[in-house]
Amino acid sequence: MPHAEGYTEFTPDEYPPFPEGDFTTVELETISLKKLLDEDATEQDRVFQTCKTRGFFYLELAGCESGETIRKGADDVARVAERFFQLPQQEKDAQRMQKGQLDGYKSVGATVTDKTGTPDTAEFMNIAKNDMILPSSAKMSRTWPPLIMQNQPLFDTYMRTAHSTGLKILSILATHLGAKPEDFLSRHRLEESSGDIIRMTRGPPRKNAEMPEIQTPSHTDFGSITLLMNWLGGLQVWSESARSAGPLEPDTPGEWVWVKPKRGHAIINLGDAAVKFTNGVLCSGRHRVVPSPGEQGKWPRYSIVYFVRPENECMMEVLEGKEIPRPEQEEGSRISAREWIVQQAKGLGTKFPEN
Ligand SMILES: O=C(O)CCC(=O)C(=O)O
Ligand SMILES: [Fe+2]
Repeated sequence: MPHAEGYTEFTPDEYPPFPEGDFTTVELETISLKKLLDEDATEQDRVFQTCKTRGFFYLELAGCESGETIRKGADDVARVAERFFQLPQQEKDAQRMQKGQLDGYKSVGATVTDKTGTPDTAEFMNIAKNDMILPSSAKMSRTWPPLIMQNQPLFDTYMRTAHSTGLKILSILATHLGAKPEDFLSRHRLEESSGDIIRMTRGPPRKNAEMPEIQTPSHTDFGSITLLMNWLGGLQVWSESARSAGPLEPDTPGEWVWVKPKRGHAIINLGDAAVKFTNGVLCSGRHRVVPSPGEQGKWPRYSIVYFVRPENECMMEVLEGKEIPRPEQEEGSRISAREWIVQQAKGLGTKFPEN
């Protein structure tokens, strides 16, 4: 789409539908947030089943207040994202992620997408939850740009709601695992320091029809649970669940299949911390982002992602639960979530600016 002053490129009402026919899509379960909040036992069982197999599902947001907050909030955050990505490159670069940091700006091309070093094409801005939920007078971990600060109330509300939605799902999973929900919840407390962020992403329009260009390379998320809002196709999951894949390449035979965005629904997926805590009972689905298919590819692609990650000081160990097998051997040296997450981020092939 052409881009001029005052022209909006995040225009979800104008996007053409996801093209049918030529594109193999994955059938994900649709789970109702309202039913989960109403303690509907069948819906809760379905969450557990799908998290053991694929680790990805649609979360229907209609019919409850938190769902509405997420639905409307994601549109508002995407509008902030659009304005952020329109800032001069120098201003964005001033926010760039430093070594070992999870928040800040990642420019186009800062990550490699394959072993030969092909650069990615998406830009991100990661905003730290712990800063946005503080009173505005409090000292923050960095000086956020005025655009972000002006929208602090929006980020605050969105993060709190997405976080509590993530915790609701984690506590349902804990119950089904025969574990104490408290053992999961006490590792993901809202106000404790953690790598929790909102990631605002922008991928450029598709350059040509066959283009294999990669916006975000193959990965599994490294936190516990991710709540993703997207409006255009581009997200793909690996057809077979891969539980122990290395970075960049899936380790099981299969193919990439498209995840069709569903209006009024979030996409929920589990990350590697959920796999670690449950000794592999839960699954973190491998995924990547390519330019949107067909006509949709003419639009730049925005997504708004909220990551619930373990608190920095929590130890990454298998939790107790009747359905969680004990590790066969004594686990190696214990590691905190803070250290573990930095290790996982390195595994993703992120090139930090100093490296
Ligand atoms: O943009 C999307 O749809 C997915 C983004 C993603 O996988 C991520 O940021 O971890
Ligand atoms: Fe992801």
